[in-house]
Amino acid sequence: MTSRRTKIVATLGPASNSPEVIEQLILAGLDVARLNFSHGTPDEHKARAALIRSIAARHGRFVALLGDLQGPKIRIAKFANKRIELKEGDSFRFSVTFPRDAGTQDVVGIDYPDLVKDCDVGDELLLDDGRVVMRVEGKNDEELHCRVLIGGPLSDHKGINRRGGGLTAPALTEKDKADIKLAAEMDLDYLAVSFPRDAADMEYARKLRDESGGTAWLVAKIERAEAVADDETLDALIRASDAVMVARGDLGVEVGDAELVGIQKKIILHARRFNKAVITATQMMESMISSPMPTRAEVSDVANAVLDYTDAVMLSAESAAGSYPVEAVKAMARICLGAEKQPTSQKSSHRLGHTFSRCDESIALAAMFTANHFPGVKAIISLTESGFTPLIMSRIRSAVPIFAFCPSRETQARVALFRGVYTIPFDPTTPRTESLSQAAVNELLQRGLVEQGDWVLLTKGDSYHTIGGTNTMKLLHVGEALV
Ligand SMILES: Nc1ncnc2c1ncn2[C@@H]1O[C@H](COP(=O)(O)OP(=O)(O)OP(=O)(O)O)[C@@H](O)[C@H]1O
Ligand SMILES: CC(=O)C(=O)O
Ligand SMILES: [K+]
Ligand SMILES: [Mg+2]
Repeated sequence: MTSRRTKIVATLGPASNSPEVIEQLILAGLDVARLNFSHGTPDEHKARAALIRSIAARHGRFVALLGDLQGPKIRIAKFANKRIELKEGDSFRFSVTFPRDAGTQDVVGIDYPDLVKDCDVGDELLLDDGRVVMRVEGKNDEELHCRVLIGGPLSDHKGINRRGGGLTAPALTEKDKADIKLAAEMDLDYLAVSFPRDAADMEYARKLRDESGGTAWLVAKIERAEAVADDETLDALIRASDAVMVARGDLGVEVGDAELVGIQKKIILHARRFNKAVITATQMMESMISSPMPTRAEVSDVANAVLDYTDAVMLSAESAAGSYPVEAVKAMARICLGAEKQPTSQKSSHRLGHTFSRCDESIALAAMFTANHFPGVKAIISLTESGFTPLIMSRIRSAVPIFAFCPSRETQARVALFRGVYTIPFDPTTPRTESLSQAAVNELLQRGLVEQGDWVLLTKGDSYHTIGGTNTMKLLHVGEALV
C-alpha cells in the first residue's frame, strides 16, 4: 500500500472497538489510530491499542497510536432536568457558586472559577461548539449575566468558548498529567496537547513526558485564537512541538468559520517550513456519521488539504461514533489518491534560497532534489534511527516514495504519519554477506517495489545509533537481486 502518500488518522470509539472493525479500518488504509482521552477509561484505551498493534502486525502494517489529551476544555455543570431550551432574547446566567447539579432555565453552575474574571461586558460566549451564542451584558463577583443571541438546546457539561479566545485556563489539567503517564505506560507514538497557548505550554508537556519515561512525539493542537493571533506566537508554538494539528473544531469556534480556511492554509505552510508533520482535523467527512457517502463539499475539503500538502487528514466522530467508520476511511483514501494525481503536489520550492543548519537536513534535501530531477529514481531509502531524516525529506513535494529502513518499533510506527514515507523493518547490524546498500536494495526488489534498471537513492550515517548522523547519499542502479 504505497501509492497513497497522504496519511489517514482515525479516532477510535464505540463504533470501532471490535476486532472486525479495527481489521477493516487497517485494511482500508488506517495509518494512525487516535485515542481521545476526553472519552472512555484507561482500560478501554489499552484494549483498543492492543488490538490495533496485534492486528496491524498480523497484516504486516505499521499503524501509529496517537493519544489526545482532554485539556482545559471549559464546561458548564449540570441541569436539574438534564437539558433546557433557550430562545433568542432570553436572559441567562453563569454562576461560580450555584449548585453544580441544579441548573435551571435561568442559571447554571460553571466549573471554571475564573470565567467571571476572564469575561467582560460585550464578550460573546459560544456553547456546544457554537450552536448556542450569548452576549455578556453584566457581571458581579460570582455571575455573568448574558443575553441569548442564537438559541437552541443546552444540556449537561457542554463546552464554552469565548469568541476571539482569551480564556486563561492552563493547558495541562490534573487529568492530563495522569494521562501523560498513561501514554508512557502504553508506549504511545504521539501525544496531542490540547489548547496550548504558546511554546511554554509545549515545553511543560515535554518535561512531564520526559519525567514519565514516555517517548511519544508531541503534537501541538492549534485551537486557540491566541495561538494564531500573530506569526511569532504560532511559529514559536510550532517549533516547540514535534508535529502540529489544525484542530478546526475549537479553532473554528474561536476565530470564526469564515477565517478558519485561510488560517488552516497558513498553519500547514508554517508547520512544513519548520520541518514538522501536520494533521488537518475535524468535520472533514461529518455527514458520513450517518451517510455512506460524503458530500461534494467534504470531498473538496479533504482534497484541498491534500493539495495544500497536509501530512494527514483526520476522522473524529465519523470513525469513533458513526455508522460508517470503514466507508469513511475508504472514501478518504480514494479522495487523497485522486487529489495527489495533480502535478502541483509533486513539485516543491521548499527551502530554496535558504541555508541549512544541520548535516542530515542538507543530505535529506539534496537527496530529494536529485530524486525529483533524475527521472530514473523510483525509490528513496533512508536508513534511519529516529525517523528525522525521512521527516525532512517528506517536507519536499515529490512523487517518489521514501522508505524508512529502521530497526526500532517506535520509529517504524512514527513514520506512518509522514506524507509519502513508508516503513521497512531493517536492522543494519545484522551480519550479512552483501553490502548494506545492496541488502537494502534487495529488500525493495523482493517486495516488488523496484525493478531491474531502476535507480534508487540511499541515505545513511556512519554509525547506526546516532540520531542526526545521516551524512551520506548514494545513487544506486538496481541490478539482479543477490540472494
Ligand atoms: N472513546 C470514545 N468513547 C465514546 N465516545 C467517543 C469516543 N471517542 C469519540 N467519541 C464520540 O465521538 C465524538 C467526536 O469525537 P472527537 O474525538 O472529535 O471528540 P470531542 O468530544 O470533540 O473531543 P475533543 O474536543 O476533546 O477532541 C465525541 O463527541 C463522542 O461523542
Ligand atoms: C480535534 C479537536 O480537538 C478540535 O478540532 O477541536
Ligand atoms: K481531546
Ligand atoms: Mg478541540
